[in-house]
Amino acid sequence: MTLANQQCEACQADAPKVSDEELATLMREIPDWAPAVIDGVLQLERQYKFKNFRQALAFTNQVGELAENEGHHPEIVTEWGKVTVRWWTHAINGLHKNDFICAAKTDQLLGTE
Ligand SMILES: C[C@H](O)[C@H](O)[C@H]1CNC2=NC(N)=NC(=O)C2=N1
Repeated sequence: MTLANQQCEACQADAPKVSDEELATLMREIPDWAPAVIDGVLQLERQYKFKNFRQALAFTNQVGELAENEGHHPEIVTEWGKVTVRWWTHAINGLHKNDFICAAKTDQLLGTE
């Protein structure tokens, strides 16, 4: 099943972080995302470009809806013509399969804002 067709599961503090091997495999499914270490925490990051602030804001709100539906919440930075989205799992201070599912679902929102 593709990542975008899967559902986030509730994430507990004892949930497994993805292994280095899983990370490599999962990154191939979301090729426009990059792993980034921020404040010592491994995250998934992607920047989306838009024509203006309004479109960037509309996309931001769609990502917000997705987050509420999944019960999993990203960091979103909205600027003129640009939205930066970062997914990680606070409960484990790192990456869980949920983050890859949400990254794939974020990509699917593109063009629908
Ligand atoms: C109770 C609630 O489901 C949890 O606090 C959720 C909310 N959203 C979350 N989002 C993210 N990205 N990581 C979490 O650990 C997390 N926990």
